[in-house]
Amino acid sequence: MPNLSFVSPTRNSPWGTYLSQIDAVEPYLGNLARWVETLRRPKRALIVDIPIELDNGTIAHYEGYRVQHSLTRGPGKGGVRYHPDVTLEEVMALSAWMTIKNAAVNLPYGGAKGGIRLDPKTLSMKELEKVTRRYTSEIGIIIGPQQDIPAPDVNTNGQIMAWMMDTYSMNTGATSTGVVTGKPIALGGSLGRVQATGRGVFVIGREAMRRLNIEMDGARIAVQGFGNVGSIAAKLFAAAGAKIVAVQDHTGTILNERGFDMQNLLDHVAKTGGVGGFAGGDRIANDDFWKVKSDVLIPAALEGQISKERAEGLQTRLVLEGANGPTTPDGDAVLADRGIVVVPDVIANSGGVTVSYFEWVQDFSSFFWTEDEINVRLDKIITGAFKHIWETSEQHRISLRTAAFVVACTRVLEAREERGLYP
Ligand SMILES: NC(=O)C1=CN([C@@H]2O[C@H](COP(=O)(O)OP(=O)(O)OC[C@H]3O[C@@H](n4cnc5c(N)ncnc54)[C@H](O)[C@@H]3O)[C@@H](O)[C@H]2O)C=CC1
Ligand SMILES: O=C(O)CCC(=O)C(=O)O
Repeated sequence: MPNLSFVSPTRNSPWGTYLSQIDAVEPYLGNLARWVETLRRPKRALIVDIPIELDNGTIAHYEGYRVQHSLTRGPGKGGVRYHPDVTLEEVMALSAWMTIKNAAVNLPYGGAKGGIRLDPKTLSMKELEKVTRRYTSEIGIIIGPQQDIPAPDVNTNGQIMAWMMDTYSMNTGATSTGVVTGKPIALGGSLGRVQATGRGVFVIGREAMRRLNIEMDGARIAVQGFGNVGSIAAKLFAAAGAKIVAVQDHTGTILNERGFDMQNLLDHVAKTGGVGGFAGGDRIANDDFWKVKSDVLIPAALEGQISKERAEGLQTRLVLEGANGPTTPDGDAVLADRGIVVVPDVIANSGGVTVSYFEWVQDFSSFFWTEDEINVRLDKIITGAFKHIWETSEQHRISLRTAAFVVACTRVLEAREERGLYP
């Protein structure tokens, strides 16, 4: 696959997946297609070295990234991931999906994402703070409340955002709450942000189920990934009457045909760090998770989980992508053939960045909203965006993913054309 000299994507790798999604949307872009190559390249990609002194006195070096895929519709926006498998190629794809997501929901942002290649579980809190502060200083040349606004993603949270905000503020000489979102409430964070991505998955799932005539009451739900996104989505589905029958995370896979007692499961995860060993269900082999009979399957962990082989064995009606990029192009093709509807990540998990937008707006006005106001506005914005995508999918007889890309890429490329090219 040609494209860029510094990455070598394969068909089903994250950047390869993104490129194939752009190929699929191109025929629907009309005259704007002449700009489409813009979407196949990140605007800017920064690789940084992060040296820190470990608690044992040795010096360790970590590799960090911040990629701004597009700044056409506004500042960059997207999370920061800490994971041992993070690569430039992965962060490029995640930043491009942010461009599409922000445009699909019509938030006034471009798309960006960051990451550090490390396993946070191996670091002490002090080491984690050092890495975070050094990373923030290194990417400080391209982030800012009007330039690019990071937020939490896999293995990052409010504490990491607090250190990022503090470091950026120290470096610039002014308290700058709007430089990151997903902050603790005491530092200008927004009510509802911690729950927002999982809540958005639930809201969009509810809308999709209604259109597909899947009854919420008693619906069987399987969830992969029981962190911020997966656990909150599961909790909301269970509260609405659905049964969470299978959960999987990095510690194992648990099945309970009658549906888990959610409070017990959440308490167990809070205490032990994972679902493995939970006594309120049966442990099954990780591969068997993909064969569990469900009405709704929610991948809410990492990319590339629904491969062709797994897609062939899935026994579900609806895939609700809580994670970014969980379905490979080959998996997507099989699901389409089998008539399994996929609600793509760029709308299914857009609740998080939508409430991040609310947080950023609240920080600028220093006027904070109630959680009810936030949830009502969240519901209105993402259900409106979903309706538009659903109708676009019906109009062109295309998948919801390609429809979301039609809506988003049209917005990005219209803005690109109107801004023009010359300095
Ligand atoms: N946190 C947020 O606001 C948003 C997150 N997302 C996406 O949602 C997904 C999950 O993110 P978070 O919940 O924030 O992360 P998290 O760090 O809170 O949780 C990640 C979960 O994935 C599980 N996991 C990791 N490796 C696994 C494996 N090999 N097999 C099964 N499970 C595994 C972990 O055990 C954990 O339960 C990611 O794709 C992220 O990009 C998307 C939008 C916003
Ligand atoms: O809240 C944000 O700004 C971005 C969240 C994110 O990284 C995502 O939606 O994938």
